[in-house]
Amino acid sequence: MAAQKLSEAEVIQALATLPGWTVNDGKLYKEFKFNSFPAALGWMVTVGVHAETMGHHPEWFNVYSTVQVNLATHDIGNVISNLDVELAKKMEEVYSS
Ligand SMILES: C[C@H](O)[C@H](O)[C@H]1CNC2=NC(N)=NC(=O)C2=N1
Repeated sequence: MAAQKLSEAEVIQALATLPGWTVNDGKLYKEFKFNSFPAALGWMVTVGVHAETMGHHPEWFNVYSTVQVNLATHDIGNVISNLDVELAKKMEEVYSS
């Protein structure tokens, strides 16, 4: 699916469906907390497989049981696109499963 830049209103609308997500430095941002390093790593692996299938990949930073995520789309100038929202939703789905 082609990446489409979202308008500010569309981003605000998307945030309403994404608990804990904010816009930080022009990217969708959330800090995920887990009970352990294996739990964090397992989530990253599952999300990573989905990201590869989508052809859309997160920026993320892991320290022990915390993963900080930034989502933006570099192909269209590092802005927030529909694919970032889709990936954020997938992250939530895996996190709550
Ligand atoms: C060719 C390849 O599909 C593109 O470079 C994809 C890969 N993953 C990507 N991930 C993100 N976050 N943004 C992109 O623009 C992007 N582009």
